[in-house]
Amino acid sequence: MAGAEERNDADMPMRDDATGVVTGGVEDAYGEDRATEDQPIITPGHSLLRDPRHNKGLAFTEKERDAHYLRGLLPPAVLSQELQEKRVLQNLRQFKVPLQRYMALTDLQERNERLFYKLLIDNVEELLPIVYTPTEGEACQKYGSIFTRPQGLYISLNEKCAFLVRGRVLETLRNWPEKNIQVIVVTDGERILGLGDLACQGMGIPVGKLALYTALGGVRPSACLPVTIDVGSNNEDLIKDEFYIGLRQRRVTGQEYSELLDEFMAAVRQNYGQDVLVQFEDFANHSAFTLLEKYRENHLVSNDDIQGTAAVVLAGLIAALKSTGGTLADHTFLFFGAGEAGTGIAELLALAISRQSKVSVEEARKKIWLDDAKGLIVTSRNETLEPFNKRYAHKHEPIKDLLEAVKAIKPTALIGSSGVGQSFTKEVIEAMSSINERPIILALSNPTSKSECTAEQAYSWSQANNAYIFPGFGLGLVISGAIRVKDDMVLAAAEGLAEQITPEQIDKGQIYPPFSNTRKISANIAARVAAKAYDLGLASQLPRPKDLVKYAESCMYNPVYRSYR
Ligand SMILES: NC(=O)C1=CN([C@@H]2O[C@H](COP(=O)(O)OP(=O)(O)OC[C@H]3O[C@@H](n4cnc5c(N)ncnc54)[C@H](OP(=O)(O)O)[C@@H]3O)[C@@H](O)[C@H]2O)C=CC1
Ligand SMILES: CC(=O)C(=O)O
Ligand SMILES: [Mg+2]
Repeated sequence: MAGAEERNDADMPMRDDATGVVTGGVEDAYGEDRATEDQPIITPGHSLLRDPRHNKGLAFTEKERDAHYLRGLLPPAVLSQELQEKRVLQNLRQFKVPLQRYMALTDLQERNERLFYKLLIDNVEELLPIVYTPTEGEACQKYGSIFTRPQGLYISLNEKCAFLVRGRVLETLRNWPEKNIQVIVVTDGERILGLGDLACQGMGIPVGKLALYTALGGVRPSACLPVTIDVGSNNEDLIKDEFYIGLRQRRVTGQEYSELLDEFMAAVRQNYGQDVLVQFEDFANHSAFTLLEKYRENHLVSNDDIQGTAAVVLAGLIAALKSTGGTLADHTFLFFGAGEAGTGIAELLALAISRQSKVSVEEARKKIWLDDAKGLIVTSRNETLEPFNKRYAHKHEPIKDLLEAVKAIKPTALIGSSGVGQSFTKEVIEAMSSINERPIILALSNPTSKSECTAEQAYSWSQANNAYIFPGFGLGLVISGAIRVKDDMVLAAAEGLAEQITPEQIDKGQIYPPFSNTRKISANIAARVAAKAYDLGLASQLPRPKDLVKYAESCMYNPVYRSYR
């Protein structure tokens, strides 16, 4: 583990820039990424066209058409992947309704996986809002109506052990066709973006996150597993909907809920080993903090809404300091929304301040204020506060209204994580501007209709979104074979992102780089996270590569078509 002999660059897998070919390395075990090498393939012609992992549509060459009994099954023209990409994009743009684009992209993913990822990687800024928030949110709301082919794995209470009957969660996991899973994104659908309880229809979220794991982080699609755990829903309208795809019952909680989650975590470990990353996504906060605390000591788990969001916001704040000057400790932070995102960010921020300024975390927390639906979190509310909020209860008179809180606390940074659309009103923004020469305002809530304000309304910057972090973070864990996630790794990810922001971007008032560059950014984040895993003695992929950035890049999935013989 840590301190082990370093791997020589000469032994490392590398991508040849000219051909995109990856040679060797952990990701290459299945030969999947050797895009231009000959691949022996035994699937018969007709099935080859129906298999999204192998299908190339009109890009099958004459030789391949002969070798694989495809002659006549395709029209005579042979089209390059680039031309197919151009055609698909052109067709996609004909759809004016984002949900139609989502459905067309889902269809492509299910038909021709490599073309889907090539398109997504090459047009990330245009397509991100379709495969990810905000459109995926609408897709989840309408998931039952637009349902065609299932994506991901559904685990419901039907699979849970009961009394003396053995559970079937492990059996269910074994139904998934891929055996070498590296990243699982799992939701129970209780807090889908800012849209509430969408239960089983939340599947769109793990599917969307994992598409970005591949497109932005280079984790191979076959190594990604989207999971939705269905424990019922408290959304009456949803479970009454005739097209609803999940269990029609109220959510179970308490012991029954815990037992199903325990069974799932045990089955994951038994089936895939201890270094598969389980990323919790869009659980309600009453489950999210508990699950993270419960499993983090013995499993490789992360919660993107708590940790990924914390890292992306911390990176933005570090970048903003380059423009405002000073250190984190010089700032006063006010969070509007004190759930997973708000509290997660606050905790990482307090850790960063304590490390930077050599003060205790308790001391650092004094500069951080939280505000929830009941108003400012103050000591007089101690009796009724959630445990994760209590440590931010400071002595102050109660304040209900955000504008009044801004005026009283005089924050230098205001962070929205409430799920309440348009809550950063003109008056709130003006108050921030009158208090600060360069106020820092981050509106995190999703989808766009729930955002506290639009970027234009405050100032022009990209949304702080955990999509900057989780693909690289996960890749770093995968390439190092990390067996646990520690806060220092999350901190390292934030620093890795912050250092990618150029002085020119800072001069333009931007604190995040454009998404088009995210693969490079992810490689840097992955390297920082992997380095920390090695330093902490938590990496199992040995020996440690000498140049972790190059190594991370070399491990990334490349969706160009393979040749078949
Ligand atoms: N950009 C990004 O990368 C990310 C964005 N998000 C978005 O952030 C939002 C919040 O997510 P998350 O933290 O997980 O959700 P939670 O449900 O955990 O937290 C929501 C918080 O907002 C508070 N809140 C609700 N209504 C109001 C109100 N009217 N005034 C003040 N506070 C209010 C809640 O208070 P109370 O408990 O009193 O009800 C709670 O503290 C969502 O829209 C989500 O999509 C989340 C993660 C990442
Ligand atoms: C982006 C994200 O993870 C969320 O809104 O929940
Ligand atoms: Mg989320």
